[in-house]
Amino acid sequence: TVVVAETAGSIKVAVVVCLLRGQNVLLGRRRSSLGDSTFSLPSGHLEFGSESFEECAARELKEETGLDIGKIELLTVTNNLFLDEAKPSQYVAVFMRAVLADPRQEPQNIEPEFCDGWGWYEWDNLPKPLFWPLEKVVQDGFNPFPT
Ligand SMILES: CC(C)CCOP(=O)(O)OP(=O)(O)O
Ligand SMILES: [Mg+2]
Ligand SMILES: [Mg+2]
Ligand SMILES: [Mg+2]
Repeated sequence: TVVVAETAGSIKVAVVVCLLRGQNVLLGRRRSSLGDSTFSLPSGHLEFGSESFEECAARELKEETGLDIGKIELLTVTNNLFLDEAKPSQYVAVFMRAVLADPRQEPQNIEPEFCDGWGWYEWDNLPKPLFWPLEKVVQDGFNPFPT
């Protein structure tokens, strides 16, 4: 008989912001127990309560980079298992595409305890290593730029 261990893991939702400026996208190297020193898009937990995906994207981008979001739209959603981590977790990642309200605005590293700093990268020239949820969609041919 196969015994399936019913581990009471919870599934969390994170919003991931593909912030586009010209041909570039904003990435930062994470300082975190999850994906430490890998390059990630600005992202954060959808907070319990009344927050929409768009509101979460705008809040997390502001909290992490000081940038003000302009137009934003839903791109795709992925399921991400982190089962071989010290603390196993599972995240549904909601990928949003956004542009800046003011394209002249530059990012600041507001939370240096969580990020080494932000930089603009061409999609065909992304830094390595990428944070697993981003690596996975890149391998699947995902491209956040409007065709
Ligand atoms: C899977 C991942 C996007 C998890 C949540 O992202 P995060 O660690 O950047 O979360 P916070 O910005 O809310 O701390
Ligand atoms: Mg955050
Ligand atoms: Mg957060
Ligand atoms: Mg974050």
